[in-house]
Amino acid sequence: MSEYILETEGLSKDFRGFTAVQDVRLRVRRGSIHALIGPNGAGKTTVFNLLTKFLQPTRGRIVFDGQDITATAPAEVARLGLVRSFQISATFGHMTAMENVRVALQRPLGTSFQFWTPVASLAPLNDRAMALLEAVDLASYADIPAAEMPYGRKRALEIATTLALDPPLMLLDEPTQGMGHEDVDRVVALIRKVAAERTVLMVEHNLSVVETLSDTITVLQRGQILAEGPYATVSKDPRVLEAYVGVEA
Ligand SMILES: Nc1ncnc2c1ncn2[C@@H]1O[C@H](COP(=O)(O)OP(=O)(O)OP(=O)(O)O)[C@@H](O)[C@H]1O
Repeated sequence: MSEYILETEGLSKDFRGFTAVQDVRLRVRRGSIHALIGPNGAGKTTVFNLLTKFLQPTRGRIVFDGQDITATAPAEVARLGLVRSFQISATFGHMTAMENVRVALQRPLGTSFQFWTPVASLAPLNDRAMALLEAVDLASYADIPAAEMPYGRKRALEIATTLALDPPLMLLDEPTQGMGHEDVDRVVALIRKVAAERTVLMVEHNLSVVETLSDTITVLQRGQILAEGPYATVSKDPRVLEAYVGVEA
């Protein structure tokens, strides 16, 4: 088994002649929390879209868990265990927190909601759904429709629905975006907890969150890797400081 759960070689994406991602060689160590940071427009979202195969690379190679996934379809990539945390819009607002997690739990089985399923056979599913809600500190929200939950709790629900798939590699897209202090602290604790059993790769703008959580940081600038390493080293790199003018490192 390779030390790295995810590796890219020469990963590049052109948009009509504009190179948004250029020659990125990313190595994500198994079991680590790895942050992808960089100024606006650096190419972070594009890299995530390439990894999940939402976008097809123009050049380069992606290897996940020893398997070349460069030409693999997005659904298959998710099935292999590389899963991006769902966007809030992907949770069902009219359904309760419990129902959202239950739907996510049914997904890997390839079954859709089966209303005719005998109630008794849903019991184990309910137990697992409740365990997931407890894991993200949402047990008290089990019967609340997602649309009525506060913003920070919706993000936690999003993580719970992702955890339902038990992915070895979880991609988190700006997990603390738009949150107040209290929610940020809660999500930081939650990420640390979920990372105990899997690898986490996240795009995150909040540098104190990055500092607190990350084992390794990759800094992107204009589509290329500018620096890589632990926060203590990367944050002192003069090139990184320059890229983040005005940001305390
Ligand atoms: N579909 C597209 N067509 C053309 N250009 C694109 C497309 N998607 C992204 N870009 C360009 O590629 C560059 C990288 O964008 P990307 O969204 O990946 O950056 P980012 O690092 O995620 O930025 P932010 O922090 O602002 O979200 C930007 O210049 C953007 O305008």
